[in-house]
Amino acid sequence: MSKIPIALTIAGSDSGGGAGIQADLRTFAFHCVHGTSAITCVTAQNTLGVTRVEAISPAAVAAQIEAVMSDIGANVAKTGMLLNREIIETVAEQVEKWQLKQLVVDPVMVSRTGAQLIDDDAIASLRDRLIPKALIVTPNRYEAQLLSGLEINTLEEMKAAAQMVHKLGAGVVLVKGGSMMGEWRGVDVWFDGKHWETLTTETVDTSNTHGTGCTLSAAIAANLALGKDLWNAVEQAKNYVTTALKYALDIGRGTGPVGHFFPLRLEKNS
Ligand SMILES: Nc1ncnc2c1ncn2[C@@H]1O[C@H](COP(=O)(O)OP(=O)(O)OP(=O)(O)O)[C@@H](O)[C@H]1O
Ligand SMILES: Cc1ncc(COP(=O)(O)O)c(N)n1
Repeated sequence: MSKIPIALTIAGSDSGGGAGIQADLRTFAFHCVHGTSAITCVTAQNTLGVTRVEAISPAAVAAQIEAVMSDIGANVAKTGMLLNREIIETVAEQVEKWQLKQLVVDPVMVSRTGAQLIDDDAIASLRDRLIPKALIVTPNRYEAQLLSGLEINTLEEMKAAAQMVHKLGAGVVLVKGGSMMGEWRGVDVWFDGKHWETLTTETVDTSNTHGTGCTLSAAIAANLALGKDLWNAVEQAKNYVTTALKYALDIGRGTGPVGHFFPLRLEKNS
Protein backbone atom coordinates (compact mmCIF):
# COMPACT_ATOMS: atom_id res chain seq x y z
CA MET A 1 0.00 0.00 0.00
CA SER A 2 1.22 3.54 -0.81
CA LYS A 3 2.99 5.66 1.84
CA ILE A 4 1.12 8.76 0.71
CA PRO A 5 -1.26 9.75 3.52
CA ILE A 6 -4.83 9.09 2.43
CA ALA A 7 -8.10 9.99 4.12
CA LEU A 8 -11.70 9.22 3.23
CA THR A 9 -14.61 11.59 3.83
CA ILE A 10 -18.14 10.20 3.93
CA ALA A 11 -20.35 13.27 3.81
CA GLY A 12 -22.81 15.45 1.92
CA SER A 13 -22.16 17.89 -0.93
CA ASP A 14 -22.65 21.62 -0.27
CA SER A 15 -23.28 23.49 -3.54
CA GLY A 16 -22.06 26.71 -1.89
CA GLY A 17 -18.65 25.11 -1.33
CA GLY A 18 -18.43 26.05 2.35
CA ALA A 19 -19.14 22.86 4.27
CA GLY A 20 -19.46 19.11 3.64
CA ILE A 21 -17.36 17.26 1.08
CA GLN A 22 -16.06 20.51 -0.43
CA ALA A 23 -14.66 21.75 2.91
CA ASP A 24 -13.28 18.30 3.75
CA LEU A 25 -11.37 17.83 0.49
CA ARG A 26 -9.94 21.34 0.67
CA THR A 27 -8.81 20.70 4.24
CA PHE A 28 -7.18 17.38 3.25
CA ALA A 29 -5.42 19.11 0.33
CA PHE A 30 -4.14 21.89 2.60
CA HIS A 31 -2.53 19.21 4.79
CA CYS A 32 -1.03 17.43 1.73
CA VAL A 33 -3.24 14.40 2.40
CA HIS A 34 -4.84 12.70 -0.61
CA GLY A 35 -8.59 13.01 -0.18
CA THR A 36 -11.07 10.36 -1.28
CA SER A 37 -14.83 10.66 -0.85
CA ALA A 38 -18.15 8.89 -0.59
CA ILE A 39 -21.02 11.32 -1.15
CA THR A 40 -24.13 10.58 0.94
CA CYS A 41 -26.45 13.33 -0.26
CA VAL A 42 -26.57 16.42 -2.40
CA THR A 43 -27.69 19.69 -0.84
CA ALA A 44 -28.74 22.81 -2.70
CA GLN A 45 -27.22 25.29 -0.31
CA ASN A 46 -25.70 28.76 -0.14
CA THR A 47 -24.69 31.21 2.56
CA LEU A 48 -28.38 31.81 3.38
CA GLY A 49 -29.41 28.21 3.93
CA VAL A 50 -30.39 24.84 2.51
CA THR A 51 -33.20 24.75 -0.09
CA ARG A 52 -33.19 21.09 -1.11
CA VAL A 53 -31.64 17.81 -0.03
CA GLU A 54 -31.50 14.58 -2.02
CA ALA A 55 -30.16 11.35 -0.61
CA ILE A 56 -27.81 9.09 -2.54
CA SER A 57 -28.98 5.47 -2.39
CA PRO A 58 -27.34 3.39 0.38
CA ALA A 59 -26.10 0.98 -2.31
CA ALA A 60 -24.30 3.82 -4.11
CA VAL A 61 -22.81 5.05 -0.82
CA ALA A 62 -21.54 1.52 -0.11
CA ALA A 63 -20.17 1.21 -3.66
CA GLN A 64 -18.15 4.43 -3.30
CA ILE A 65 -16.58 3.23 -0.05
CA GLU A 66 -15.90 -0.22 -1.55
CA ALA A 67 -14.28 1.36 -4.62
CA VAL A 68 -11.94 3.46 -2.50
CA MET A 69 -11.09 0.87 0.14
CA SER A 70 -10.64 -2.14 -2.15
CA ASP A 71 -8.05 -0.38 -4.30
CA ILE A 72 -6.59 2.82 -2.87
CA GLY A 73 -7.18 2.22 0.84
CA ALA A 74 -7.38 4.83 3.56
CA ASN A 75 -6.30 4.41 7.13
CA VAL A 76 -8.39 7.32 8.38
CA ALA A 77 -12.02 8.20 7.66
CA LYS A 78 -14.36 10.94 8.76
CA THR A 79 -18.13 11.13 8.55
CA GLY A 80 -20.23 14.27 8.14
CA MET A 81 -23.82 14.65 6.95
CA LEU A 82 -25.31 11.14 6.70
CA LEU A 83 -28.97 12.24 6.46
CA ASN A 84 -30.94 9.05 7.05
CA ARG A 85 -31.05 5.75 8.94
CA GLU A 86 -30.34 3.54 5.92
CA ILE A 87 -27.20 5.50 5.00
CA ILE A 88 -25.96 5.47 8.61
CA GLU A 89 -26.44 1.69 8.82
CA THR A 90 -24.65 1.19 5.50
CA VAL A 91 -21.74 3.35 6.65
CA ALA A 92 -21.54 1.45 9.97
CA GLU A 93 -21.37 -1.86 8.05
CA GLN A 94 -18.63 -0.53 5.77
CA VAL A 95 -16.62 0.81 8.71
CA GLU A 96 -16.77 -2.69 10.22
CA LYS A 97 -15.98 -4.45 6.94
CA TRP A 98 -12.87 -2.39 6.27
CA GLN A 99 -11.89 -2.18 9.93
CA LEU A 100 -11.65 1.59 9.86
CA LYS A 101 -10.35 2.08 13.39
CA GLN A 102 -9.28 5.70 12.96
CA LEU A 103 -12.79 7.05 12.52
CA VAL A 104 -13.72 10.68 13.20
CA VAL A 105 -17.49 11.10 13.53
CA ASP A 106 -18.86 14.62 13.15
CA PRO A 107 -22.50 13.97 14.10
CA VAL A 108 -23.96 16.57 11.73
CA MET A 109 -27.60 17.24 12.66
CA VAL A 110 -28.30 20.97 12.55
CA SER A 111 -26.62 23.58 10.31
CA ARG A 112 -25.46 26.96 11.51
CA THR A 113 -28.35 28.50 9.63
CA GLY A 114 -30.76 26.32 11.63
CA ALA A 115 -31.63 23.73 8.95
CA GLN A 116 -32.12 20.17 10.18
CA LEU A 117 -29.63 17.97 8.33
CA ILE A 118 -30.74 14.55 9.57
CA ASP A 119 -34.07 12.70 9.59
CA ASP A 120 -35.66 12.43 13.06
CA ASP A 121 -35.52 8.64 13.12
CA ALA A 122 -31.84 8.63 12.12
CA ILE A 123 -30.56 10.18 15.36
CA ALA A 124 -30.95 6.85 17.21
CA SER A 125 -28.96 5.02 14.51
CA LEU A 126 -26.18 7.57 14.69
CA ARG A 127 -26.11 7.16 18.47
CA ASP A 128 -26.30 3.35 18.54
CA ARG A 129 -24.57 2.20 15.33
CA LEU A 130 -21.88 4.73 14.42
CA ILE A 131 -20.78 6.72 17.48
CA PRO A 132 -19.64 3.55 19.33
CA LYS A 133 -17.18 2.92 16.45
CA ALA A 134 -15.64 6.40 16.63
CA LEU A 135 -12.13 7.13 17.79
CA ILE A 136 -13.49 10.62 18.39
CA VAL A 137 -16.94 12.21 18.04
CA THR A 138 -17.22 16.00 17.65
CA PRO A 139 -20.73 17.32 18.46
CA ASN A 140 -21.44 21.05 18.48
CA ARG A 141 -23.49 22.56 21.28
CA TYR A 142 -26.88 21.58 19.80
CA GLU A 143 -25.77 18.10 18.77
CA ALA A 144 -24.34 17.52 22.26
CA GLN A 145 -27.71 18.59 23.70
CA LEU A 146 -29.56 16.13 21.48
CA LEU A 147 -27.14 13.28 22.26
CA SER A 148 -26.94 13.91 26.03
CA GLY A 149 -30.42 15.21 26.76
CA LEU A 150 -28.82 18.08 28.73
CA GLU A 151 -29.22 21.79 28.11
CA ILE A 152 -25.86 23.51 27.54
CA ASN A 153 -25.25 27.12 28.50
CA THR A 154 -22.01 26.97 30.50
CA LEU A 155 -18.60 25.34 30.38
CA GLU A 156 -19.65 23.04 33.23
CA GLU A 157 -22.64 21.92 31.17
CA MET A 158 -20.38 21.29 28.15
CA LYS A 159 -18.32 19.01 30.42
CA ALA A 160 -21.39 17.21 31.77
CA ALA A 161 -22.66 16.65 28.21
CA ALA A 162 -19.25 15.34 27.09
CA GLN A 163 -19.37 12.82 29.94
CA MET A 164 -22.90 11.70 28.97
CA VAL A 165 -22.01 11.37 25.27
CA HIS A 166 -18.89 9.38 26.17
CA LYS A 167 -21.18 6.68 27.58
CA LEU A 168 -22.33 6.01 23.99
CA GLY A 169 -18.97 4.32 23.37
CA ALA A 170 -16.72 6.72 21.42
CA GLY A 171 -13.06 6.86 22.50
CA VAL A 172 -13.04 10.64 22.95
CA VAL A 173 -15.80 13.24 22.91
CA LEU A 174 -15.02 16.79 21.81
CA VAL A 175 -17.90 19.19 22.54
CA LYS A 176 -17.34 22.26 20.36
CA GLY A 177 -18.12 25.73 21.62
CA GLY A 178 -18.69 27.64 18.36
CA SER A 179 -22.38 28.22 19.13
CA MET A 180 -21.78 29.30 22.74
CA MET A 181 -21.84 32.93 23.84
CA GLY A 182 -18.97 35.44 23.92
CA GLU A 183 -15.51 34.13 24.74
CA TRP A 184 -16.76 30.52 24.99
CA ARG A 185 -17.01 30.43 21.18
CA GLY A 186 -13.32 29.47 20.92
CA VAL A 187 -13.50 26.84 23.69
CA ASP A 188 -13.92 23.09 23.10
CA VAL A 189 -14.14 20.41 25.80
CA TRP A 190 -12.30 17.06 25.43
CA PHE A 191 -13.31 14.03 27.51
CA ASP A 192 -11.62 10.64 27.08
CA GLY A 193 -13.43 8.75 29.84
CA LYS A 194 -10.96 9.78 32.52
CA HIS A 195 -9.72 13.30 31.83
CA TRP A 196 -11.23 16.56 30.77
CA GLU A 197 -9.18 19.04 28.84
CA THR A 198 -10.23 22.45 27.66
CA LEU A 199 -8.92 23.59 24.29
CA THR A 200 -9.02 27.35 24.18
CA THR A 201 -8.21 29.68 21.33
CA GLU A 202 -9.07 33.33 20.93
CA THR A 203 -12.60 34.10 19.76
CA VAL A 204 -12.53 35.29 16.16
CA ASP A 205 -14.98 38.11 15.64
CA THR A 206 -16.61 37.06 12.37
CA SER A 207 -20.08 36.03 11.27
CA ASN A 208 -18.58 33.99 8.40
CA THR A 209 -18.36 30.66 10.22
CA HIS A 210 -19.95 28.26 7.72
CA GLY A 211 -18.15 24.92 7.70
CA THR A 212 -16.12 25.26 10.89
CA GLY A 213 -17.23 21.86 12.21
CA CYS A 214 -16.58 20.04 8.91
CA THR A 215 -13.18 21.72 8.68
CA LEU A 216 -12.23 20.82 12.25
CA SER A 217 -13.14 17.13 11.87
CA ALA A 218 -11.44 16.92 8.44
CA ALA A 219 -8.29 18.51 9.88
CA ILE A 220 -8.32 16.00 12.76
CA ALA A 221 -8.58 13.18 10.18
CA ALA A 222 -5.79 14.70 8.06
CA ASN A 223 -3.49 15.01 11.07
CA LEU A 224 -4.21 11.38 12.02
CA ALA A 225 -3.39 10.33 8.44
CA LEU A 226 -0.09 12.18 8.85
CA GLY A 227 0.66 9.95 11.83
CA LYS A 228 -0.04 12.36 14.71
CA ASP A 229 -1.56 11.06 17.93
CA LEU A 230 -5.15 12.02 18.65
CA TRP A 231 -4.43 14.83 21.12
CA ASN A 232 -1.91 16.51 18.79
CA ALA A 233 -4.24 15.96 15.83
CA VAL A 234 -7.04 17.80 17.66
CA GLU A 235 -4.82 20.61 18.95
CA GLN A 236 -3.40 21.32 15.50
CA ALA A 237 -6.80 21.01 13.84
CA LYS A 238 -8.18 23.60 16.23
CA ASN A 239 -5.34 26.01 15.43
CA TYR A 240 -6.00 25.47 11.72
CA VAL A 241 -9.72 26.30 12.10
CA THR A 242 -8.92 29.39 14.15
CA THR A 243 -6.62 30.75 11.44
CA ALA A 244 -9.07 29.77 8.68
CA LEU A 245 -11.74 31.75 10.58
CA LYS A 246 -9.47 34.81 10.52
CA TYR A 247 -9.38 34.54 6.71
CA ALA A 248 -13.09 33.69 6.31
CA LEU A 249 -14.61 34.62 2.96
CA ASP A 250 -17.09 37.48 2.84
CA ILE A 251 -19.20 36.03 0.01
CA GLY A 252 -22.95 35.78 -0.43
CA ARG A 253 -25.55 37.58 1.68
CA GLY A 254 -25.44 35.25 4.67
CA THR A 255 -22.89 33.20 6.59
CA GLY A 256 -19.74 32.91 4.50
CA PRO A 257 -17.26 30.01 4.72
CA VAL A 258 -13.89 29.84 6.44
CA GLY A 259 -10.77 30.41 4.30
CA HIS A 260 -9.08 27.03 3.94
CA PHE A 261 -6.02 28.20 2.01
CA PHE A 262 -5.16 31.30 4.01
CA PRO A 263 -1.35 31.26 3.54
CA LEU A 264 -1.70 31.07 -0.24
CA ARG A 265 -4.08 34.02 -0.16
CA LEU A 266 -1.54 35.92 1.95
CA GLU A 267 1.28 35.21 -0.51
CA LYS A 268 -0.89 36.16 -3.50
CA ASN A 269 -1.88 39.46 -1.90
CA SER A 270 1.64 40.48 -0.81
N1 LIG B 1 -15.93 32.65 16.42
C1 LIG B 1 -15.09 31.67 16.71
N2 LIG B 1 -13.86 31.93 17.22
C2 LIG B 1 -12.97 30.94 17.50
N3 LIG B 1 -13.25 29.63 17.30
C3 LIG B 1 -14.47 29.31 16.80
C4 LIG B 1 -15.46 30.29 16.49
N4 LIG B 1 -16.56 29.66 15.99
C5 LIG B 1 -16.27 28.35 15.99
N5 LIG B 1 -15.03 28.12 16.50
C6 LIG B 1 -14.34 26.85 16.62
O1 LIG B 1 -14.62 26.12 15.41
C7 LIG B 1 -14.70 24.73 15.69
C8 LIG B 1 -16.04 24.19 15.22
O2 LIG B 1 -17.00 24.49 16.21
P1 LIG B 1 -18.54 24.77 15.93
O3 LIG B 1 -19.21 24.76 17.26
O4 LIG B 1 -18.64 26.00 15.10
O5 LIG B 1 -18.92 23.50 15.09
P2 LIG B 1 -20.19 23.22 14.18
O6 LIG B 1 -21.37 23.99 14.69
O7 LIG B 1 -20.30 21.76 14.05
O8 LIG B 1 -19.71 23.81 12.84
P3 LIG B 1 -20.52 23.89 11.49
O9 LIG B 1 -20.68 25.37 11.29
O10 LIG B 1 -19.68 23.28 10.42
O11 LIG B 1 -21.80 23.14 11.72
C9 LIG B 1 -14.48 24.60 17.20
O12 LIG B 1 -13.13 24.32 17.45
C10 LIG B 1 -14.86 25.97 17.73
O13 LIG B 1 -14.26 26.25 18.96
C1 LIG C 1 -23.42 19.09 3.26
C2 LIG C 1 -23.29 19.75 4.60
N1 LIG C 1 -22.61 19.15 5.58
C3 LIG C 1 -22.46 19.76 6.79
C4 LIG C 1 -23.05 20.97 7.05
C5 LIG C 1 -22.91 21.62 8.40
O1 LIG C 1 -22.21 22.83 8.34
P1 LIG C 1 -22.81 24.24 8.84
O2 LIG C 1 -23.36 24.02 10.20
O3 LIG C 1 -21.62 25.14 8.81
O4 LIG C 1 -23.87 24.67 7.88
C6 LIG C 1 -23.78 21.56 5.99
N2 LIG C 1 -24.39 22.74 6.15
N3 LIG C 1 -23.89 20.93 4.79
